[in-house]
Amino acid sequence: MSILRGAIFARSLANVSARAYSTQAPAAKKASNLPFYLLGAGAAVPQTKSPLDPEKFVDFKLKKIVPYNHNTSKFIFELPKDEASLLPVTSCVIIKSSNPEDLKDANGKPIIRPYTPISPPDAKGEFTFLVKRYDNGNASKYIFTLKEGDTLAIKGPISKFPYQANEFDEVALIGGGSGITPLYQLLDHALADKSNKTKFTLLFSNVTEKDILLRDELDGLQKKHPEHFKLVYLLDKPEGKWDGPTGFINPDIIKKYVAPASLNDKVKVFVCGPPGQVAAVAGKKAGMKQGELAGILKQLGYTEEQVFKF
Ligand SMILES: Cc1cc2nc3c(=O)[nH]c(=O)nc-3n(C[C@H](O)[C@H](O)[C@H](O)COP(=O)(O)OP(=O)(O)OC[C@H]3O[C@@H](n4cnc5c(N)ncnc54)[C@H](O)[C@@H]3O)c2cc1C
Repeated sequence: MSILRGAIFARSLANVSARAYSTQAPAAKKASNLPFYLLGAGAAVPQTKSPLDPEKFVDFKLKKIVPYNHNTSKFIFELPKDEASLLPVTSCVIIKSSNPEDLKDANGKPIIRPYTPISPPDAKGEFTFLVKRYDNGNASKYIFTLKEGDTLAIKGPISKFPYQANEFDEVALIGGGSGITPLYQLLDHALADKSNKTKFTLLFSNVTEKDILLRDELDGLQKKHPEHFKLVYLLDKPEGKWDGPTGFINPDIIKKYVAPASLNDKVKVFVCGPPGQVAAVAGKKAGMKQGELAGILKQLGYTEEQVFKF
């Protein structure tokens, strides 16, 4: 783990900013106040705060758009002065249009949505979002109208789960579609930590093979960390040859791949996917709150403490 990544990890334990969209306790400390040191060419250059603000929306310039697949693109935003985002793991940001007129609901209120960067927190000068366009989706359709040079208003970090290395023996991540981004943020961070002993299992559902996001990155993590990372893709409707499991996540799949609830506080299950999948696997979220545990995980005996819905 780089020095900066270590510092970011330490900060994630400080349970930074949390308000709207947070499923955590309120912020103990403002995210931007802790010192960080970027070591370059032998000289220590302090980066004392994130260019993001957890208290207010800041406009960031869209530097580059990189098409990813039939309905998803990478949107790379510029960070001023070659700084890093320093977003803690796990956290997301919320976005709205820079011009309030451009993205609002029927009552004229700004439409705000959470997104999780796929770039590491110590990437300098830019941060990257992988955004899937939903045909009837308000925010995602708007983001796809942006051109390079336009800005988007971004606020964060919004704290999610304060991940600590080796808190659990087994972690299962159950995701679908663009819900992979927070799960990938956690995996990328946790597996890079040389002290990691936790075993991670990802069950990642998609409609067809061409919908699988971050497949190269996930396959790369699996190859690099075979002892600590099991990767299972599921397809609703495979086109052509497919050896993996098909259909929606069901109790048998969970029993086969996920560590049992009897491990008590040594097992944790993270869920992030389309609303229907989250409801079926773990019960609906209650707005930005966790909501009651229901669905397959409840049926299999998992408790609310063992499950986190992003
Ligand atoms: C913590 C967190 C991080 C996220 N990170 C990302 C990210 O990095 N990239 C990304 O593309 N999305 C991400 N999302 C999802 C994102 O916030 C939006 O929900 C999604 O873009 C749809 O918003 P919309 O305004 O376009 O659609 P809406 O106008 O909200 O909804 C339109 C339609 O899309 C469906 N829908 C809503 N949300 C989802 C969903 N998550 N999956 C599938 N269908 C959905 C609705 O049922 C509805 O039919 C994240 C969500 C969370 C909770």
